[in-house]
Amino acid sequence: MSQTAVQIIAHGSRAAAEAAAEALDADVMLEGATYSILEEDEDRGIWRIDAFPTTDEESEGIQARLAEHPEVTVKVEVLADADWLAMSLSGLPPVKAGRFFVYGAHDQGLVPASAVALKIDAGAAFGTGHHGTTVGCLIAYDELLKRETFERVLDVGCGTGVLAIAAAKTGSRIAVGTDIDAPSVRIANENAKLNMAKARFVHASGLNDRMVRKDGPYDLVFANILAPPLVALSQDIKLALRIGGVAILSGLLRTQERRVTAAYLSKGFRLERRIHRDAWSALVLRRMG
Ligand SMILES: C[S@@+](CC[C@H](N)C(=O)[O-])C[C@H]1O[C@@H](n2cnc3c(N)ncnc32)[C@H](O)[C@@H]1O
Repeated sequence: MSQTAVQIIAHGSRAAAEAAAEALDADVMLEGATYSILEEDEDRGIWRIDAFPTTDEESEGIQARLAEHPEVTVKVEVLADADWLAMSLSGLPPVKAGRFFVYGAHDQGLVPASAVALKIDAGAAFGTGHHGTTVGCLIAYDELLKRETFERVLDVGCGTGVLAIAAAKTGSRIAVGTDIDAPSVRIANENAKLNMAKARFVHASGLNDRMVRKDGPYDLVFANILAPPLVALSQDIKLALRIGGVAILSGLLRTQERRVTAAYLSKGFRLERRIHRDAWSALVLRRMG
């Protein structure tokens, strides 16, 4: 096992990054390795690969394959605060984001007494807490909770349910999550039970669904989906919120901030905060009118 959790980051043109990613795919020794490839800077045409090796051998293998592609620049970063990162024997390390501690069953013993613990079994759903977008949402929420309370919370694109469960565990009386993906909704409901959290999850195609609207208007809406649906849903998210309510949006790259922010500013939101994590951004927007 690796002693230190690292992230391997490679940058290059689209063609270079895709060629390097193909080399990772082609290496049978790297079959279980996790990596993502995305466009980091649309204007400059810069693409990026992020790889998260779980063993030293995997880390060496990934670095060796990437080194065969000198057209991408590679760096290796230590992932997180060692105090929080006691690597488990069988999975991803727990994640600390503000007051929240997101962990898997195998890390039960590591939960700090002062943290709000979120036990997440991801299965096929997105949202182990490891992704920069989820962390950004949790950090933004943690900051807001220092001065406000949110009775009614909606989580659009709930995945594992991690965000709605975080709300239910920090005093929200109503925490509703929704996703277009039915298996995610099932997993989110199981996670709510696992956490003894009063959160409910609905499989729905949009925010006009009766079971989603039923508990609105909401004081806070999380939406960690991609930039295009965030723009497309801007009016629906506005209508789901009370005036003065807050939207925490993520799933967008830093390079897409301007486009997403513009859609919300034009609908009467005020931008209160931006949180950057890796290439990702989380936006805190308040409905003013
Ligand atoms: C990036 S994951 C976020 C999961 C979790 N909320 C988190 O923060 O870790 C995005 C989720 O949004 C869902 N999704 C994508 N577009 C959606 C839409 N238009 N409405 C509702 N859910 C959507 C996907 O199925 C996926 O589960």
